[in-house]
Amino acid sequence: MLYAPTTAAAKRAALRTALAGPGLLRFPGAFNPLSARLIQDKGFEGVYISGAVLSADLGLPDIGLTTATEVAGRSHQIARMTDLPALVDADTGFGEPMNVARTVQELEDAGVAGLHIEDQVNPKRCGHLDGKQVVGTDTAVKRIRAAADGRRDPNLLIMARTDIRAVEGLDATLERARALVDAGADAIFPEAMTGLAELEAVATAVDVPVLANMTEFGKSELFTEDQLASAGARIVIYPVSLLRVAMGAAERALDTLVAEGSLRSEVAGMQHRARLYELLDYPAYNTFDAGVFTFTVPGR
Ligand SMILES: C[C@](O)(C(=O)O)[C@H](CC(=O)O)C(=O)O
Ligand SMILES: [Mg+2]
Repeated sequence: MLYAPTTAAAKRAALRTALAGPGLLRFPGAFNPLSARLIQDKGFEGVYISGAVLSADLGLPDIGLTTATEVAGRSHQIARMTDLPALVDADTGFGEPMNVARTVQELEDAGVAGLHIEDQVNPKRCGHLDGKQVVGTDTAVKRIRAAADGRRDPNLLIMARTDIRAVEGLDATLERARALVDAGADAIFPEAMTGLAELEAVATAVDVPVLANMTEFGKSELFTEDQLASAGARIVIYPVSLLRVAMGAAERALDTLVAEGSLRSEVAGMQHRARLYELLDYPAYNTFDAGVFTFTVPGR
């Protein structure tokens, strides 16, 4: 009932433990707090909070228009709804190194288990679009150093994302990844890898966990979990997938309504009211309500 009982500190510790063990951790992107519940219910290991989804949700393109406050607010709403660790996209960290440190503290207070900071210049853009620019190594490592120094819970996972592959190639990616780890990154997110061999090269080059981004319509093919695990990935995100699925369904339903004047033919594909209530833990509220309603102070 209400929010998930697991504390943020426990979720961070659990993520650290999971990363210390074997296997690929799957983090589908939650497009709202309720979908985070669904992700947990289906047995995934974590929840991703995507910047692309967050901005699209506001009707905005993913070009650095959202603020740290908006990202922290949404992260709080999503993270508190699940016992799973949440990993949030902190874009470029929202400013200079001091701002990055503050962003980290805000996100820590929001209850996330980890976050990633990227090395794009501001204003950033989707990592799978052409025409990106990256900052120099000096600025990139300062962002990560500031992030690592800013956290108060040592278990908060600071992941460094590098977008350098599309700009300068694989060798530069390996070099940048090593520099980011030296600066304190607990994990590496190599953006827009063109294939498994590149992902494997990054995983071999660093001795921290590496993330694979299985976003659709991007630069990478959609690999299976087994393929990603064999290439050495430790975390996989499906950042925008559930939003795309939901928006696809919404668009089809609206087309049906226009064409048929009723949604009758769509009902079979809808989440049932009973399933929604189950996810919302509706019965627990009734029990709680009854317990409070019948409560009396002994002797009065
Ligand atoms: C992972 C990502 O940063 C996101 O915001 O979810 C995006 C996803 C996308 O736009 O497909 C990215 O890869 O840049
Ligand atoms: Mg993003």
